Amino acid sequence: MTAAKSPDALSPAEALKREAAARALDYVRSGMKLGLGTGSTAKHFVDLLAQRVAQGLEVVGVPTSEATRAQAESLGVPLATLDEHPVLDLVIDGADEIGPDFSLIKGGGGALLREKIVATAAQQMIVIADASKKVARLGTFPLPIEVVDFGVAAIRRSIDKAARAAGCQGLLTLRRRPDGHVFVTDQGHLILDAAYLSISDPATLAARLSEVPGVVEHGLFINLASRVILAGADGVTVLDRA
Ligand SMILES: O=C(CO)[C@H](O)[C@H](O)COP(=O)(O)O
Repeated sequence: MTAAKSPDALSPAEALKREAAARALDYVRSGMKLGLGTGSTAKHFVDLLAQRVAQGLEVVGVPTSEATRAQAESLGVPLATLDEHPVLDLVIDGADEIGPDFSLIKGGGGALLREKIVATAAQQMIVIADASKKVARLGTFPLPIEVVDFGVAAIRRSIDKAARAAGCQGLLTLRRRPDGHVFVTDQGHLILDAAYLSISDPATLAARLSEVPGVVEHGLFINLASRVILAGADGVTVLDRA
């Protein structure tokens, strides 16, 4: 097991993520069943949570990815499956973009399907992020769309049509790993990253994409997050959805 980097050794960007993650611990109580998000910000949270667990905090975590499972396990955080605990008290997760009304783009790390299932099972979702993730309009970050690996060319065409009906147009890129191999999700699916640039009506786009056969899930999280913790140069801000 690798020792966690001391916060002093973190880059400024990582230090902000860690600050947001640390504030999220204020909302964790002993006895909670906790969804554990995926990504570099959620990783800080799991790291800090493990320190509290070592000091006696009693929680059970449900990870949203194999990566988070491996990290939490290695740090001694007690884990369970969503089948064992289908209702969670809280999920803490990162996001790629946070728009108005806390609509989110998620899935940059490829865990959007499990993340959305876990967020839907949780009574509350808290998003942790550095302040740069807050945007006036979603879409600069390419929207991850998880698809089955059958008929991808046809699925692409259907996605284009559905997106146009929601006022969006943009290139779909099949996600690859840094070594060039096609990226495969924990559930064995592919990801198309949609460069829509500007999503004027996230709820409509979400509904249209969900209707496309072959689309397993998309990274638009609507009405799921109720609190956002942002860390920026001016400190940490906690925002609650109206
Ligand atoms: O949705 C996610 C993974 O599927 C992440 O939460 C999102 O990509 C943000 O990651 P990071 O904290 O590394 O910026």
